Amino acid sequence: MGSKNVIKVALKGEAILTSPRFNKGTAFSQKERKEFGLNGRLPFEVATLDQQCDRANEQLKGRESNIRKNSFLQSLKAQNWVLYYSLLSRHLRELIPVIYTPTEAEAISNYSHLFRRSEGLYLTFPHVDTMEEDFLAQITGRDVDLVVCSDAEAILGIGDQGVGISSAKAVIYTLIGGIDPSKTLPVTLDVGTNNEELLNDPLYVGWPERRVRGKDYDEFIDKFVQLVRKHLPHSLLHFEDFGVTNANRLLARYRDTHAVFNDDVQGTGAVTLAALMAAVGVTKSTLADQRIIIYGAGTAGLGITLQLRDAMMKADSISQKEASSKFWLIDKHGLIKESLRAQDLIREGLDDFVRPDSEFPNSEGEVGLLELVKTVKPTVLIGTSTHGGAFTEEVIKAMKANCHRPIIFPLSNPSRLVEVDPKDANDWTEGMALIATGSPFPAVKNPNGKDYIIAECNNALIYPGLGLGAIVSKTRKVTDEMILAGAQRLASLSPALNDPDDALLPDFEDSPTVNLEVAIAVAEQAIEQGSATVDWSKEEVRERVKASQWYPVYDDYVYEPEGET
Ligand SMILES: NC(=O)c1ccc[n+]([C@@H]2O[C@H](COP(=O)([O-])OP(=O)(O)OC[C@H]3O[C@@H](n4cnc5c(N)ncnc54)[C@H](O)[C@@H]3O)[C@@H](O)[C@H]2O)c1
Ligand SMILES: O=C(O)C[C@H](O)C(=O)O
Ligand SMILES: [Mn+2]
Repeated sequence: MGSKNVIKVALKGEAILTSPRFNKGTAFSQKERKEFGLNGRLPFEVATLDQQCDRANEQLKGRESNIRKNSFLQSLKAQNWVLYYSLLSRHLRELIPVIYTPTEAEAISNYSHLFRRSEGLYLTFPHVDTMEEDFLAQITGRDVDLVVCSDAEAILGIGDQGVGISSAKAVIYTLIGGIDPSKTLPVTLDVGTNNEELLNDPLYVGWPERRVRGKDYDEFIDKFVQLVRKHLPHSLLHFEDFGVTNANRLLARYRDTHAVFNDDVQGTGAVTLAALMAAVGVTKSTLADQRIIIYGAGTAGLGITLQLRDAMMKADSISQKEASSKFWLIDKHGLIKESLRAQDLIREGLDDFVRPDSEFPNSEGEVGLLELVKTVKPTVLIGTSTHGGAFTEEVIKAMKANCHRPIIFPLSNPSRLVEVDPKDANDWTEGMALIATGSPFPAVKNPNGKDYIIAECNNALIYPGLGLGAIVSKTRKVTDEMILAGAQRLASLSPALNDPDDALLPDFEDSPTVNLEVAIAVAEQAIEQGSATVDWSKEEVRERVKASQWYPVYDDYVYEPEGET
């Protein structure tokens, strides 16, 4: 746990009480109350952080639905960061699903109706001319390490929401990765929305125009990225929930010029690789032994495919061509195969994975999931389609018919979009499936009466550590090797490694310690390959990463007119 520091603060009276960074509410000491002009502004009793957490928890429990709990916590965050993060840290397993997936999906789809207070930086297309001014107004005098941006085109599986997500993702960096919240900047890139419901909503808070596309869009994004590069050269720039036509393209454009990370591509790839490494450990096979179906060949599906292929090539010393041949990708028009080319139905980036039609001599048109499962006899079935219930009983049983321990990862979020409920996947395979899901699900009962814990294969289990490792090592780029090192470290912490009946991934309850290890692995790799701008020994890396972490404890304050604001 972090220890107390003495901080010089320049805010007094109402100003310090309304600063979520410095506010302590009833926990201001008598001495501080005098020094900061708070005597008449607070009730008598000086509370401890424990007492404040108990009080906040009592109030939280009074809200029955998760969305109401989410709103309450949102308000708490706007009042007092230490209390907010402290309360969350004490009830991690219970509260992550309230502030993040799946409840966050509901909060974002009601963003304009639940809106109370702005958060972070809003860069809106019609204000492109003042972008630098607006950007500088928020970063000047601050030490920003992390920028989390989204254009909200593909929020989880719920699609175009116009605005939202950056701040929820930034919170996870602090909660799990220990990144100081005052060093994070959530950015909303508002380039319009094609969501009719939002366009027709009189309370919509975003820019109510259709999405800007093409050259104008690219120039807007580029202007923003260049500002980050110019003014925050050592920051990590995290991209979240961009649409499928932009996610990989923007990552490829910028990843060699700045420490850029796309969570849906790379974070999802990394956490899924860790889960798969744990699963093949249980089945005592190798990555290259697998036949893998990816259902939903969009941003996440392709990100996972590339990450698994890369790991397969390195771990099992096989060529790219051979590794590519282990994958069958399905999208809206069925299996991605040669004959789709003529109709221009194959998206950029999928070329290596296009299957020959000759593999399916009996099908003239589209090859659907059931037929593919029967033909390919997969060992791994991954869902990133947003198509809830796509893995039907027939599909799962067809997979089980040819595979003793099917590896089934229905990763679409939020919970209602899961390709198969893990309870069904477990029942239909007589408890033999190795399962991980994108959203949290309760444990299931195996035929032997034992509980099987469903691993939550969500990128939040790894991106805070990947980001922390990148930030502490002040890396110039986020390389594939750094991500692989993080995924391998996560896999090495899988509970299934010690007990094959246990979960494939660590529990979110343990995510802070797990992500510390991930961060260390990432920073070590950055130093080893020379992308870092620091040069430390392994022991030093561990110390530096730990020392950089922020903890939700109150510092002691002294008033100083030149102090922090
Ligand atoms: N678990 C995680 O950490 C994680 C990470 C990223 C994304 N996801 C989830 O994965 C899903 C996809 O996200 P994305 O960003 O890749 O979106 P995306 O829109 O880029 O990709 C979805 C793909 O699925 C395809 N698709 C839609 N319906 C289909 C169907 N009936 N059959 C086959 N393919 C179909 C689409 O054409 C698209 O290519 C979302 O639900 C998201 O929440 C989970
Ligand atoms: O946000 C999440 O829960 C994971 C992932 O980034 C997603 O888009 O679904
Ligand atoms: Mn996402």
